[in-house]
Amino acid sequence: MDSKAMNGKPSNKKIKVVFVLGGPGSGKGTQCAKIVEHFGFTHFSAGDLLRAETKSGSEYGTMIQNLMKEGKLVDSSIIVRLIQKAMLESENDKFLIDGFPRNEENRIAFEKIVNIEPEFLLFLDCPESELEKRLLSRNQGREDDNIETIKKRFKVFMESTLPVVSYYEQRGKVRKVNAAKLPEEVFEDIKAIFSSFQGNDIGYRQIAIEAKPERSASLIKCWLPFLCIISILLFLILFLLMSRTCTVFL
Ligand SMILES: Nc1ncnc2c1ncn2[C@@H]1O[C@H](COP(=O)(O)OP(=O)(O)OP(=O)(O)O)[C@@H](O)[C@H]1O
Ligand SMILES: Nc1ccn([C@@H]2O[C@H](COP(=O)(O)O)[C@@H](O)[C@H]2O)c(=O)n1
Repeated sequence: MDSKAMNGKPSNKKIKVVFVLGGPGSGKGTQCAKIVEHFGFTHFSAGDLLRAETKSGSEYGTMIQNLMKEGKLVDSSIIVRLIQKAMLESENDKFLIDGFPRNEENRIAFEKIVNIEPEFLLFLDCPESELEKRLLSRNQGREDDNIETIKKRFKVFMESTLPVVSYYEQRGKVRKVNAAKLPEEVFEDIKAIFSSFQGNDIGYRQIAIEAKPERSASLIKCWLPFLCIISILLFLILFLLMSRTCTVFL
């Protein structure tokens, strides 16, 4: 699917989307930063987009803030429009969308509004006991990192997000990694997944590598007729000289 599907953005580039899901605190943000650095994706965190919206003075700000405090999900049309806007403003054609789709409604709204099928869904698998430990020691001043909200977020994850993972699993689109290891170890597994994805795909780096042979091939193509004409002329001159020499001798 090309980007025309993305609300008419004029470009021939094929937009690639990878969804990143996992329980709260599974390391989605941590790993996305590494993927961006190594594979040139642009990262959008659904949670960060919503937090930015609350700070922007938007009409939905207070409603979003209240839902987030409760660990509840925001209406799909709001979050999908924020993601779509961020994608349209970007020059990149490869996007990591983290913390999305959180429920079936999110998934269907993205399909309808943005109309791009994800390449795959990266799923960070981690037990709840480890997630709880990480969230309680995250210390980033998030209003939802308290035990009461954390429990609610776990419930939403089990009841609403896991069915989305199953949906993509049935379509062979889930790439699951064990996220209970050290961040660097988790990234080693992720690296293998993205390397094989880049291998099947024309990523930026591959285009850069192939640029030179393509240029020399087109140079040969453009000079070929001149080379032919010069060869024919040289052959004619040689032929004339030879026939003159023969006439003199005779
Ligand atoms: N593999 C890991 N081992 C231990 N701690 C980790 C690991 N990955 C991330 N962390 C830490 O756990 C906390 C949560 O990580 P991060 O913010 O990346 O998770 P997240 O999945 O994006 O969370 P959320 O869904 O709440 O936004 C952070 O303090 C981070 O430094
Ligand atoms: N698709 C989404 C994603 C997030 N939310 C709300 O934001 C909260 C924080 O999300 P993180 O990914 O940063 O953990 C989440 O608990 C939801 O309230 C959402 O509504 N829809």
